[in-house]
Amino acid sequence: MGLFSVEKRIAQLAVQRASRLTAAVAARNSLSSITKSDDSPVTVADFGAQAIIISAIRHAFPKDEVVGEEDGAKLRADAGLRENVWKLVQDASNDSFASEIGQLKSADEMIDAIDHGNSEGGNSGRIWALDPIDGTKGFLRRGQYAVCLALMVDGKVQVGVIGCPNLPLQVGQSSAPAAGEVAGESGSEGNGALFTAVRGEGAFVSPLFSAATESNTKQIHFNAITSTANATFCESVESGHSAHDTQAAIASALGITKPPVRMDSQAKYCSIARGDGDIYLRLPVSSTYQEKIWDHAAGNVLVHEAGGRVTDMFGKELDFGVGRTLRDNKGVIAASAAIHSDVLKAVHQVVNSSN
Ligand SMILES: Nc1ncnc2c1ncn2[C@@H]1O[C@H](COP(=O)(O)O)[C@@H](OP(=O)(O)O)[C@H]1O
Ligand SMILES: [Mg+2]
Ligand SMILES: [Mg+2]
Ligand SMILES: [Mg+2]
Repeated sequence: MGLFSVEKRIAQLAVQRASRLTAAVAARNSLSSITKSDDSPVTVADFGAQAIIISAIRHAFPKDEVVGEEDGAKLRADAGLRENVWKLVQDASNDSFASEIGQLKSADEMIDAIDHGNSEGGNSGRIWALDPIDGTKGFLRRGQYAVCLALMVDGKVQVGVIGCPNLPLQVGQSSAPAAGEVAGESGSEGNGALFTAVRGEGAFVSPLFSAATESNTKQIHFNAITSTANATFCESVESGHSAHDTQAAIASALGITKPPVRMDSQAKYCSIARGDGDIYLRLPVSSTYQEKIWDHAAGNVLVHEAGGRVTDMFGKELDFGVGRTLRDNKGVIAASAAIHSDVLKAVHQVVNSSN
């Protein structure tokens, strides 16, 4: 048994249960959202998934802290909303894993669990980083989204688990996006991939909606690419989340002629980690925005374990131990370790010439 084998198991079960909830909501004819104070959307599925995952962590590791994206204030203030989320949580928790990850008993307990994601983070002890739905905008447009959970110990990510309900399990399946297309298609056959990495033990993919076994779990790696000209790069769908124009200039400096694959969420980290793409560029659009740790923690260890490297736009490692945000970093550059330094050179060239 490897290090963190229990943590890995609990994280997988929790992400799988939460993904069943998000997929149940996605199966509805219409999806609605509430607007948060920063103008970004949140849905019943974000709240329900956060409740399920935090209650699983508390059941298995009562002393651990959690940095979670959402909080329970809106549910405390709105009884109708609370009941909607509680119904979803109960339905999704109707499985045989209660002995390992527990089961919420009431709507009040559910809100307490959501609010337990209020850790300030930091570089000491065991802290989980949770994004119950990463890519809520993708979820709403029925594109890619991801349920993301990572365990940090003393500020370093050791375990990462990412559920991608709308991502094909097999690379190159017909529902996979072609270059230049927006990834999507919820509910297609063969969709639902669970990505798991433990530091030092490799990166793996297995079906999201069935139990992970030795036979259905496959190790994943970056493409063995040596020339950046043949690379495929990916970026956010949202032009407000990263600088598409700068990224296009970097791609062209690398000799890349293929158009970018645009995809919401940490499904981008998953895609490059299994060789369905090579480079993920996330150059900041604003000088004040701080990336959130839950948007990158799980993907960080996944990429590392698949043979990749992740830094910020200046070549610095991402520092997950400084709080809820990556305030000491700017932008994110992820690529196969073999070409990462070439990508960084192109980033410098483009960024310096535009200053
Ligand atoms: N101005 C900005 N710059 C970078 N990221 C931003 C941003 N505004 C929001 N985000 C983050 O971008 C995430 C989605 O990433 P992507 O663009 O790769 O799909 C959002 O996660 P949530 O959807 O969990 O809120 C949100 O945290
Ligand atoms: Mg997010
Ligand atoms: Mg989110
Ligand atoms: Mg959000």
